[in-house]
Amino acid sequence: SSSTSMVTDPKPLHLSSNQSNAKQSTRKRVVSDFEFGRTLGEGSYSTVVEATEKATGRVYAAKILDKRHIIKEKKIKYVNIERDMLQALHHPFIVRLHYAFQDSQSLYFIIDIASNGELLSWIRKRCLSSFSHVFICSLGGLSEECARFYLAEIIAAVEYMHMERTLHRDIKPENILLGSDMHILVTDFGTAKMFRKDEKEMRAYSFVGTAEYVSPELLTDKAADCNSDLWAIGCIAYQLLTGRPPFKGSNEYQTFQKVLKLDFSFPPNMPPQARDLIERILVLDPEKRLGATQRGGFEELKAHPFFEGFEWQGVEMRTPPPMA
Ligand SMILES: Nc1ncnc2c1ncn2[C@@H]1O[C@H](COP(=O)(O)OP(=O)(O)OP(=O)(O)O)[C@@H](O)[C@H]1O
Ligand SMILES: O=C(O)C[C@H](Cc1nc2cc(Cl)cc(Cl)c2[nH]1)c1ccc(Cl)cc1
Repeated sequence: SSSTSMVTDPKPLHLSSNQSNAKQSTRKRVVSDFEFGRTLGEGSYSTVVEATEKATGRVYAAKILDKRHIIKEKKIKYVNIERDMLQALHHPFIVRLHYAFQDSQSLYFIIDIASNGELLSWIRKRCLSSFSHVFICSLGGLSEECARFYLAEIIAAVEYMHMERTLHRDIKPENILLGSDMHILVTDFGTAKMFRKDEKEMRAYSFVGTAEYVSPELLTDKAADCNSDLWAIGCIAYQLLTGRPPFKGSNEYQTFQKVLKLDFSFPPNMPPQARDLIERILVLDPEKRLGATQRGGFEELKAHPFFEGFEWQGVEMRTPPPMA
């Protein structure tokens, strides 16, 4: 039988095909590499839209910032911090930066798309759906199983950040997005703080987070460290189960007062282990919190009875429990 030799196009002399592909993937992207679609959300300095990379068909989120606005609002530092942080952090539960580029008007972050939106809306939706079905919404938040799963993912993400010597400093349900696989994607690193290897103390004295999640030490001596991110985790744990944050005043000042006085209470039907966990985190003295750096970090947090039987290893490969 005659064998016909396949005539292929001559390879470009200078690069073999896989080298030119490799070259492709590291080339700085430009706006025309993408097709922009529906708007996913708006920030104070940004618009986030769906972006499809023409060459690969891959769908991302493009966070687009207007240069003039960034300059006028003196946010250049924050934007560059967000870029450097996202570039440095690689974890399944942290939104990944694929490309960063600019054109004459705008800056573009091309990041993982979180097609299931913010965790916050799921906590509220859960409450609404139970309301709309007119059965008593027991606690107002997620089921205990969902709360445990998502709290565990948040703990895993923050534990990774701290191991990378990074404080997030503004952890809250609005900054915890959900991918198409319903695993979390932590975002909003513009106010994060990364410490160099030679900086022995990871303590930051500048930024204040969001009132409902700000730690008491940040309000008293303006200092935030890993234990301040841990405090926010305690607030989120409470909110995942009850549908609302533990400290909520009628205005920011009232909220701060509640935080400083540890003025919060549990609804009567709060699962006892969840209550115990939250009581051990929401402690005024940062070093006394369960999971505090001075007590050996998050291991004792992950070993708390509320997580009895929870398999921490490989949680990112597991199918999350249904929330609806
Ligand atoms: N990767 C993403 N995938 C899908 N939606 C996103 C993504 N990142 C942000 N969004 C949504 O876009 C909106 C704007 O987000 P962005 O982080 O740009 O601003 P913000 O931090 O929410 O607002 P502000 O700048 O005022 O703090 C938010 O509602 C957020 O839910
Ligand atoms: O090209 C890079 O990777 C670095 C640049 C740095 C940079 N160039 C800028 C120009 C302006 Cl006007 C504002 C900011 Cl914040 C700017 N940041 C950059 C570009 C895009 C993004 Cl999203 C962040 C940083």
